[in-house]
Amino acid sequence: MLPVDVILWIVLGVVVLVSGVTVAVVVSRRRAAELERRRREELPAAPSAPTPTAPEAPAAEAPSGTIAPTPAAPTTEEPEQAGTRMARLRRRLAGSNNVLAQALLGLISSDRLDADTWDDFEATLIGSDLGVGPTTELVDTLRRELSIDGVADPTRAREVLHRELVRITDPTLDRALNLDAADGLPAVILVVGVNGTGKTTTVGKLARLLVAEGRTVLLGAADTFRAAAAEQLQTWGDRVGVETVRGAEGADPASVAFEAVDAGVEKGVDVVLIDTAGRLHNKSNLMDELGKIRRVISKRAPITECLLLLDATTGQNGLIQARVFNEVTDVTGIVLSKLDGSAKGGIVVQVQRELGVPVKFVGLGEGADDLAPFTADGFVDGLLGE
Ligand SMILES: Nc1nc2c(ncn2[C@@H]2O[C@H](COP(=O)(O)OP(=O)(O)OP(=O)(O)O)[C@@H](O)[C@H]2O)c(=O)[nH]1
Repeated sequence: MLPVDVILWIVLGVVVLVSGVTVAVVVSRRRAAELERRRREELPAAPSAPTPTAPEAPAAEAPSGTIAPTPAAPTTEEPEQAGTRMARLRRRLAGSNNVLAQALLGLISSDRLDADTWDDFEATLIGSDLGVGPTTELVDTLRRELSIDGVADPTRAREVLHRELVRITDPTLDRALNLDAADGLPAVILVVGVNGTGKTTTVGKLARLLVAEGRTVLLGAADTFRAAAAEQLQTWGDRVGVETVRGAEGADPASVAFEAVDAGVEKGVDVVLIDTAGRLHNKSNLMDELGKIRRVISKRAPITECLLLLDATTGQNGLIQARVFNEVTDVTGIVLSKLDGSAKGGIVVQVQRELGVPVKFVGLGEGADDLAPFTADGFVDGLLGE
């Protein structure tokens, strides 16, 4: 039998040993856990496995209390009818030609019509770009009639002047847009002219006029030279809910024109309006390009109207342009733009005489509906401020 104190020492030793082992195990586990935590923290985030996502909730299902954005309703403008715009624009024409009208009426209503008075009258007419031929014609007729009647009656003088101006502006010309397309095809209107005459603006204004008449329209932006032109045209179209076919900047204008006409045929629209880049009439390569545009379009649908844009403020230069364009593109109608800023309305008469082509529209301002169908009577009323 072991002595008691030895047994006590053995028990104490076992207790110390067990405690030591227990502490060592706990400490080593904690250290392992700590090391594992640190290791995880130092690792870059692993890509998580793709989890199927629910389709995006529509805006309408936004949680209550927030206002879901609603798409803006497309708004299109209602263009002014041709009839109502005439009276408004006639006043503008009268305003811009006030000096000319006053000069003509003043001269013709004077007490004595001597040689000097007729010379002044003639010079005023030529200064308004009426041209030598029409001026001589007008002066001869007035001299004859008024020397018979005398000039004491200004109302009579005014009447004769009005009648003769209408006559030389030729009220018999057919000024309606030719929209007679072949069966199932749209009417195709090609718009040409030198730089900055107002082609893009006029195509936009014409689209509005046609929409106001209840026609369906498609625009073709064949001005691929100036990037902003297609943008500008599309803005015009968007305003009245009309589609625009565009090409990339620098694209072949003939192919864009073809695509526009093709889209017009497919969609069954009434009219396709084609805007072209401005070109100088003395650049033969650009004029050849116009010939190509015409040929390519005609493979899809006949061109029913080719409108030449002339800036009324450019005077005689406009006439030279008109002659060259007419040779290349067979112009069927003239649009005289910027007549609001010109006291040279006489160009209407001269250009019609030179080309044998009627003026069909006049631009009388920068406003969206400042384009009016031309009539000889309305023009002369505006010219004489009536
Ligand atoms: N006052 C006035 N300005 C006009 C009229 N028509 C067009 N304009 C202005 O003339 C400028 C040129 O018009 P655009 O339509 O860009 O001319 P464009 O012929 O297409 O020009 P390019 O493509 O560079 O050849 C613009 O500032 C128009 O607002 C008009 O009848 N009266």
